[in-house]
Amino acid sequence: MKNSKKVVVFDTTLRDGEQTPSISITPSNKLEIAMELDKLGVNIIEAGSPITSKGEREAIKQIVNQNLNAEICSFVRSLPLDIDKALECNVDSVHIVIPTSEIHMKYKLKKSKEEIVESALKSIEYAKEHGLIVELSAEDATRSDPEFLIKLFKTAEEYHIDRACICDTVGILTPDKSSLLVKKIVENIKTPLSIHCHDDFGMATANTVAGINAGAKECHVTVNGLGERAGNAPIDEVVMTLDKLYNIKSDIVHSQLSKTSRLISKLVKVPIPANKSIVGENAFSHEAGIHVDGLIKNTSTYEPILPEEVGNNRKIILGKHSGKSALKYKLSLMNIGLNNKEFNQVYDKVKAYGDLGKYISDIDLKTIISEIKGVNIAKKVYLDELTVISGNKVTPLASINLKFAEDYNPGGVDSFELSDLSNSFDLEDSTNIRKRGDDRKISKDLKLDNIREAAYGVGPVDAAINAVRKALTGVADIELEGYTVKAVSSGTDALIEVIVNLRRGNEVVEVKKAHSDIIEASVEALMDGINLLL
Ligand SMILES: CC(=O)SCCNC(=O)CCNC(=O)[C@H](O)C(C)(C)COP(=O)(O)OP(=O)(O)OC[C@H]1O[C@@H](n2cnc3c(N)ncnc32)[C@H](O)[C@@H]1OP(=O)(O)O
Ligand SMILES: CC(=O)C(=O)O
Repeated sequence: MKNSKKVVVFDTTLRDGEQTPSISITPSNKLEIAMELDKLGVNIIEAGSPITSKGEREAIKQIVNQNLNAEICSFVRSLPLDIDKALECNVDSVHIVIPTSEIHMKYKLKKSKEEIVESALKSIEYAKEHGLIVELSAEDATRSDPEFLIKLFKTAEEYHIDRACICDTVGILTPDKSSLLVKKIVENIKTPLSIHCHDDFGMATANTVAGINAGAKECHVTVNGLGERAGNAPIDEVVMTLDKLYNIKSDIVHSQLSKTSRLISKLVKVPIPANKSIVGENAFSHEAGIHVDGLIKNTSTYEPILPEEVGNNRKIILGKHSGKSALKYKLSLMNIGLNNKEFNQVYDKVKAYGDLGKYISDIDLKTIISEIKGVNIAKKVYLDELTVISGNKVTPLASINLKFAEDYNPGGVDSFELSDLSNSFDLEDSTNIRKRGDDRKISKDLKLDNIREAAYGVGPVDAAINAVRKALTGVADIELEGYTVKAVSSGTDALIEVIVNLRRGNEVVEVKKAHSDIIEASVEALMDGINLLL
């Protein structure tokens, strides 16, 4: 092995990540994130900045109490008051930050270089006296005099700092400058060096990787690149680039990366861009015919790594750029057989739809096939009625009436329960409503015509989806694997696009539906998907 270095991963999602404008993570969510980061294999978790607020200190204390494997660190300014707040939280380490650039020293702290060094040494001494591990960061290091940085770190070494860090606070490094600066510092100090990069010019990952390759031992990263302004270096990109392109390993469990990314995106309510590398929805999605053909023959033709390595999924999308291999692959996934003539007709239609700027979802493909085969794909189950009640004083509630096509028989299901909603309701739990009176057992010989159901949800969409799912329990073993919603235009009357992913056994379908009413878009997408799978 040419290079088998190992990098220490310092995750600052809970500190710099939370500094993303307009984000505030509740203590319980902070705890959940810290536990997830620990499972991911992060070595050091910067849990927050305890001087910030009482809630922040509560969150840090709760994280410390979990006795996680990771070292729990706290951001502090070079002030005894901040260190006292960190001590109150019982953290393992402090990340003492002190500005070192002329701009920051002169205008922000109004201190000379000598006063800055003196302040840092006092803070280090105080933290060390209290048994804390100390990482000393030079803020705005990349706009600072490198000789001054070396002087600061060398003096701090005499006070037994454990780690030194250079911060590219305003993201102005380039990979070559990062490499030169790191080399210069590591040649002159004994303490392990860390690098903390921001993404103002889109180079946080490249600069971090260059710094580590040049001799820095620890990378500061955040999940999904959250952080001040344009954010920090994303953990998935840094770790995977170091591993795959430089053979520099870490303790991160790669297969956990996508799950962690999605969890944090959900908790902080910041979507992951579709084209985000490694963990984005499109990172392993392919449409171009030449690519799909290559992939089918050997996935390494168009994928640098396997999606499952990072816990992501491969998707083959049909559209304008599809070739015949892609269509064949899709048909095999959907278990559909066509003769040559039909296949060519379907292919021509896919191209024609593609030229109209359309994405061909599974339901579109099934419709095309039915048209060509001259088969009427009458729906098996319809949404007859949907009523949703929502407001500030009611738990969102939805009732639905689904009608079945005359010739539909649930086949394969021995019996199922059909609620008779002519009776009144009893509240059972937050999502379930049961009628008063007996449920009827319906045998598979009995003809189905309609099912009425009702359910609560955390919001009106959730209630409506719960009602449909509940209605179909026992009729069809369909699982809702994914639900994504986005506004495709702006304004209160914006067009909403809903994407649902459904599974029945090995068969999976994805349906997109656009509507200005989010509830209708959601239920229609769900019903279309169910019809495809029934
Ligand atoms: C690059 C980074 O990411 S730095 C981290 C940024 N994180 C935060 O700001 C955390 C959240 N911040 C807060 O809650 C508040 O700003 C607090 C509680 C820290 C301070 O609040 P206030 O006391 O009202 O101060 P305010 O925010 O107005 O100004 C910051 C003060 O910290 C001082 N300061 C800034 N950095 C440092 C430092 N590294 N070491 C010592 N003092 C510092 C500033 O000089 C200023 O003090 P001054 O008013 O005496 O000049
Ligand atoms: C310390 C820090 O977050 C920065 O300088 O960017």
